Amino acid sequence: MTIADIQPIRLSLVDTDLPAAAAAFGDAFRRTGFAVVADHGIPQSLIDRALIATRALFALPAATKARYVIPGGGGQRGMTAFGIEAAKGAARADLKEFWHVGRDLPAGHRFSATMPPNIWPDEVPDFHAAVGALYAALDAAGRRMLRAIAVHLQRAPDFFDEPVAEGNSILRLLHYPPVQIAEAGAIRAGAHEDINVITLLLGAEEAGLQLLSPDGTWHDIAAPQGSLVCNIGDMLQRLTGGRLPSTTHRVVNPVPERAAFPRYSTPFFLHFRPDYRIETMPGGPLTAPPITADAYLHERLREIKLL
Ligand SMILES: O=C(O)CCC(=O)C(=O)O
Ligand SMILES: [Fe+2]
Repeated sequence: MTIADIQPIRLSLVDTDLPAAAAAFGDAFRRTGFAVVADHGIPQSLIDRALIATRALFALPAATKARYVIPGGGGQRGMTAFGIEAAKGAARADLKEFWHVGRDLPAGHRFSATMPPNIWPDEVPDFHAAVGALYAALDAAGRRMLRAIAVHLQRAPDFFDEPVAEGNSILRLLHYPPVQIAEAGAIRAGAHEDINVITLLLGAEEAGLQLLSPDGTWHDIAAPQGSLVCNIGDMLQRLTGGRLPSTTHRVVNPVPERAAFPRYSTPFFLHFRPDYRIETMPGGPLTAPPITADAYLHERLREIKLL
């Protein structure tokens, strides 16, 4: 199987034929662990604009970027430096640096303590507008996908609407610098599962992303131009008792001819609101006690060395 064999699901199907959309997502997740989504409504011009701002951000001197690291913040906003995050249980840190954008909440909001205000880099004037707009567009696309997933789970179409409307979702702007020989043994991103509900991944221009499919083989994944890839995270796996298993994935190092090239990518980690109780649905292969989304997140942030 290659990504070219996978039929993209048009997201407009959610509006025109929700049962068909539900069946298409369910089938894609069961067969491959992920879904390719076309017609997602995010303009390519916005994606391009956000990438230009992202490149400008990571081109800043390390000392400038270091000013945007928030000590004790678990990497939830602003900059996380190269060599910090590590896949759970991995001996070496990943070969990446990233910037996190969260949801803007009004001052004094009940979630302000767990969802702190964003910070923005002064040095890149368009960053706030471009990346903020990309956050909103991915948030909207993700909520539409969740309508199909809800119906696939035999729930009402709006099952996820309220739990994610003020969700602690994060847009991650990732930069993998060129890979140096000295770093042999480390990998751009070690095999892991995402913590959140679902992840939306726009296409990266450099190869490297691989997903482990249910048949136990790794597949190279690149979202075709104009589409995005959706994978299940651990919170949805836990909620569904494993009926929707989270998708293991990694980013392998470049082939020698591409080693001098950086890689940029932008996963959107869609989360529940912090106080949502994840109560495992009966009938699946896994059981787990109820836990709030925030308690679960913090447990997992410690495992990946962000706390
Ligand atoms: O860079 C990518 O394509 C994927 C990144 C990823 O899996 C992550 O940051 O959780
Ligand atoms: Fe991931």
